[in-house]
Amino acid sequence: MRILVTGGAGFIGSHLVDKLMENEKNEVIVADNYFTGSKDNLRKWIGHPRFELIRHDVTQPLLVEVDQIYHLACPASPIFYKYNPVKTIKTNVIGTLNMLGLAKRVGARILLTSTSEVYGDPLIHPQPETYWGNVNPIGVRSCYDEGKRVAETLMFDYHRQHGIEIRIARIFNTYGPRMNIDDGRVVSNFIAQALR
Ligand SMILES: O=c1ccn([C@@H]2O[C@H](COP(=O)(O)OP(=O)(O)O[C@H]3OC[C@@H](O)[C@H](O)[C@H]3O)[C@@H](O)[C@H]2O)c(=O)[nH]1
Repeated sequence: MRILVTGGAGFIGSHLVDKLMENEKNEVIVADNYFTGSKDNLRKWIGHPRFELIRHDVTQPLLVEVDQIYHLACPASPIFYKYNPVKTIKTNVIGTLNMLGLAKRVGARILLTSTSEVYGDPLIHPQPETYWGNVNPIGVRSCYDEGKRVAETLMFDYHRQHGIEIRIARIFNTYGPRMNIDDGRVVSNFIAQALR
């Protein structure tokens, strides 16, 4: 299976690459602009015959022959996505459009890593996947929250209009090895404060 992982140099993306590479039938291509990720997270695969790493910003089109696309490219930490909110929403909207266009062109199945932030400040707890959310469209976090909501909209529109096979994973708070200690998300903040 030929697989493209956008954002594969990141915290979750690099663990996904590790898992995908365990299958000797898989060839993995990572496209990443290293905004928050690092080649270091993939050092064990660089030079491997079934692995390829491309410095690429998904707001620019990319043409690679693949069977599956895992689209993770997006700054996930508030510190980083609020640093350049226009770029963040471009990555979510134009980046996802580019990846869906690629999926349509090469007949690939595509997965989007979405987020619990699509629920905003939820009014019901816990949130079932059928909950539409309670999101501020003009706040300082909207570039991420609304950006991921538009990305989900685009995924379903390409599925309904072009029959693209899609998957969406709404990832809640995560932590673990390769997460930046100063990432700024809640769990890494607790740990960093406890250590200092
Ligand atoms: O414009 C961009 C922004 C970011 N990226 C890359 O995307 C990757 C994001 O990984 P991070 O380590 O920042 O974040 P995480 O792995 O925790 O995020 C993951 O879970 C939350 C989802 O919203 C993210 O889409 C998914 O990447 C990084 O490698 C970063 O360099 C791009 O390739 N292009």
